Amino acid sequence: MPVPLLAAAVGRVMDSGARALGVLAAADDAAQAAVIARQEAAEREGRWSRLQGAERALAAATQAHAALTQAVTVLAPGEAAAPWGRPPRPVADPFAAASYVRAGGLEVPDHPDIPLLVPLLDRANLVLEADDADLGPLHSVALRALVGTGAGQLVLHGFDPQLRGLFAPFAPLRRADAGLLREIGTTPGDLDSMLKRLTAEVQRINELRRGSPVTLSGLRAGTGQPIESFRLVAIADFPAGFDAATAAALAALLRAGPACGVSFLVHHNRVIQPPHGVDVKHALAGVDVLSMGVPVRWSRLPDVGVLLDPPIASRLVAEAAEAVAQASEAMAPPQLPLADLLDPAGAPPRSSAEGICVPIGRSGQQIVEIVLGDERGQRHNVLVTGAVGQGKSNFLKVFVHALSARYGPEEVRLYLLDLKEGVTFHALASTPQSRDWLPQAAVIGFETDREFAVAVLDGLAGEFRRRAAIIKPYGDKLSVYRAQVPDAVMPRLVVVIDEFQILFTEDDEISTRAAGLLERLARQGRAYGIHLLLASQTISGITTLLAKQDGIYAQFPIRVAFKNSAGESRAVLDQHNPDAAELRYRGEAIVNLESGRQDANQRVTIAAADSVTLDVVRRRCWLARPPGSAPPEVFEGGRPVTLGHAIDRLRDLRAAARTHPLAGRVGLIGLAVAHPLRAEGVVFAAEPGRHLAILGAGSRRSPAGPDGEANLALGAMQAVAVSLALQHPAGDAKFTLFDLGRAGEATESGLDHLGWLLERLGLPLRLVPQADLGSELRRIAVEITSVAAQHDTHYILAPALDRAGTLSALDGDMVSDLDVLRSILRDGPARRTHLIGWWTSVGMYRNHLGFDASVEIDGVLALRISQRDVVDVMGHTVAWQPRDNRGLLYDRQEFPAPVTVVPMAPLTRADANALLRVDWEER
Ligand SMILES: Nc1ncnc2c1ncn2[C@@H]1O[C@H](COP(=O)(O)OP(=O)(O)OP(=O)(O)O)[C@@H](O)[C@H]1O
Repeated sequence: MPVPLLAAAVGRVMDSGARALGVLAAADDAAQAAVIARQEAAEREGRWSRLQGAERALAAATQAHAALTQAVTVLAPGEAAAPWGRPPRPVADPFAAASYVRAGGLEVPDHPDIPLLVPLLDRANLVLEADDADLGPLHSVALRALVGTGAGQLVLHGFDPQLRGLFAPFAPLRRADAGLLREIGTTPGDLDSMLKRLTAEVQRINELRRGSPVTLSGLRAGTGQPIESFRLVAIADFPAGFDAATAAALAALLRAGPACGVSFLVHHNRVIQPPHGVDVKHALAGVDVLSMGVPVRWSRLPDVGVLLDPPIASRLVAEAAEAVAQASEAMAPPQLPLADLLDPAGAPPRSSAEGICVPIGRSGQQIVEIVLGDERGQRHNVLVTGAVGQGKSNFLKVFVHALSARYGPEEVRLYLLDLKEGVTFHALASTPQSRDWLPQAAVIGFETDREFAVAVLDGLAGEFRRRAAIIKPYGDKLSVYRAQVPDAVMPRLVVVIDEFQILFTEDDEISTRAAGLLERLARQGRAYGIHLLLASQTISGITTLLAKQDGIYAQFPIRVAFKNSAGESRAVLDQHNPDAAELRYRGEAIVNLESGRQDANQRVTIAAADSVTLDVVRRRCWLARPPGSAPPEVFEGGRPVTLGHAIDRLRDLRAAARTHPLAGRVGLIGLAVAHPLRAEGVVFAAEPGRHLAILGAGSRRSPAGPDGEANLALGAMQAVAVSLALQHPAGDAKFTLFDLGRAGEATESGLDHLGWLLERLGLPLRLVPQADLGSELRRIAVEITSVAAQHDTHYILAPALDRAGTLSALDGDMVSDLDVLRSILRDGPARRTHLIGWWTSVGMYRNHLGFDASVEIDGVLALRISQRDVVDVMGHTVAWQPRDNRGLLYDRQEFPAPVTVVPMAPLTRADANALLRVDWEER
């Protein structure tokens, strides 16, 4: 080619380069500037002429070409710029976006290696115009966009009305964890909903851009976080499946989408007749077109032919997609430190009179806060969901700590209940490692029983009534009352229930009560400063609440949805809002203040609750606690309970026994699953029926740790004995143990420690071997009937009494052991003789007591026995399913209804020693 022609060709390339080749502006400018500078220099020196300057022009062109090649490397690094050869390596940099994508090469004579880079993500759309259905070029461009963008940052969408298998080779991207390939719609309905969702997406990102010209890439760079996703929307066989409305929606998205990260790749099949009302030209106006033909032409550079890259084999596409999916799954999610959201240390504490406002994360540049109790917003309660491991627990920690950092315990009190095994709230209570506790916390429940949660809600309903009575004379709400009585202390109460759906897993009374209480508190609590935050992995299965969906969920306008299935997303947000399924990484959530309406979705990076920041917040709160603050009431459902948990109660009982030596003594059995928590037991008084029967197998999976099996029946029996012994400070009691146990059982279950402890309390335990059982029963019976003066209270411990058999053999006087036992049960209490017996078999218990009910034992602790037996022996309709570490306690005379208890665990030597060290006289 003659030099002037070459110069002209390269010049043309250069002229259009800035626009057409998408050359990085700086590099392009530099190249152009070089040419101009040379021209100017030449002209200044008076030596320039068209002919004489030919060599210089060539040199400039060569230099410009070098700049171009370099620019290409910068613009579309790695695979995007090179013809496809080896399997690609996905880009690790999450900020990288394929703003330019290689489509092929330019047919510039003598310069065969000038690539055609088409602008795409963040910049433009592309129409691939063809007379056939070949999707190869579309796949090539899409794949290059995918590998040229940070792994996991580009999501593909598609519309495939002729079912050509659009994106079939990209299937690995569909995997749930990667989630980079969304549903490929095929019907006009699919198209309509896809375009609507994308429109909402563009509107939302436009709001983040706040009218500035900055594109999504710019936003990401500005926040330092790879916020939002880029989207590439492929449409096959356009205009098939479109109508006037969808064509108009597409046209709008083509204009507004790219700057918001939404670019389209439209395969325009010229063979397809436009449907009625669809104006193809109008719909695609202004979009770059790569027109298939001989040669291929690109609309931005119409005079230069384009040589498309050969199609990429499907196998290579799938390999590349797999690599991107894997890299995306391995990507660390972005981190937003909680400390970035907190008020600076020393900031003045806030008042909750007008509401509370809690920073939780960031959306774009904006800090996102949850506001509760605000009069204008009228948003009072929060619903949170997310699949396992997506960041729900982290969110709860952020919420609790950010709230506590702002509001003191006189402004906010927290009721924190975790219905599953979890450690979310652990650090908020005092532990042996760290004695501090969160003063804002009133109640903390880990692995909480449903009963306990309902008892707490019941307590809150009581608090609601109390507040209503106080506030009513001043008006109808907390803010009014606090404005008129500025010195009043009336904190807002925030109830957080994690895995609240467990409340509704059974169709029983607890479930009904829970639903009623939650509904009442959600509806009416607001006026008196009571707010609910309910969190769950799944709410789609909660029938009790769903039946009243319009009622209760409407009271939870604030929805926080972590990544979940589309079904769960619809359940928690709105039936038309599956967007939580599209979240990209754990810790990213949709925060929606409009009861889940899709156009109100806000994507938020929730702060990371790192333990250092949490510790600092908690420590600060603890140090600033008002004098006399009480630690939270802590219920740990999975932990064993010992008498060490009931020291104050035992002190009170001991003092009462001194004051009223003839009154009954309380044998403590376990911790009642109630609010407030209390040690519960049975009174042993000089009245008929004052015995205790423990029924059912006592072994369980031991939460006590390395000891293996622990026997709750024996644990409860020991607790009763020790607590009774402590209530005989004058030593006016004696203890007898019928030793019917198997070899080694006494040692394993702490009975040895019991003897040791009672001895030190001055009340030695007398052991009666099985062989002497009959004679001992007769001796006791005689003692009871003797008219001798007042004798010591006698507690008979009879573990595994059913091992003694039916006791029905008759002696020479035609009296059986059983007859004697029944006489002791009947007449013993009046003479201060009480039995604490354990029967593993309910059948033998009935046998011993007699079916004619001539003898009754008032106190019953049910362990592993059936519901039928429970109803039978308690005479009370109650739902009971044996559970680890739980028993059902009933005292026919004293309790209105049976109570679930955590029975005391068997004594250890450490427990016994600790009890001996207590100063029992201290009050
Ligand atoms: N916003 C976040 N920023 C950074 N890391 C996070 C964020 N949210 C969660 N993570 C991390 O992800 C992991 C799982 O989070 P988390 O325990 O909160 O999930 P979850 O949904 O509560 O899970 P589960 O239901 O199993 O309790 C944790 O290691 C946590 O540190």
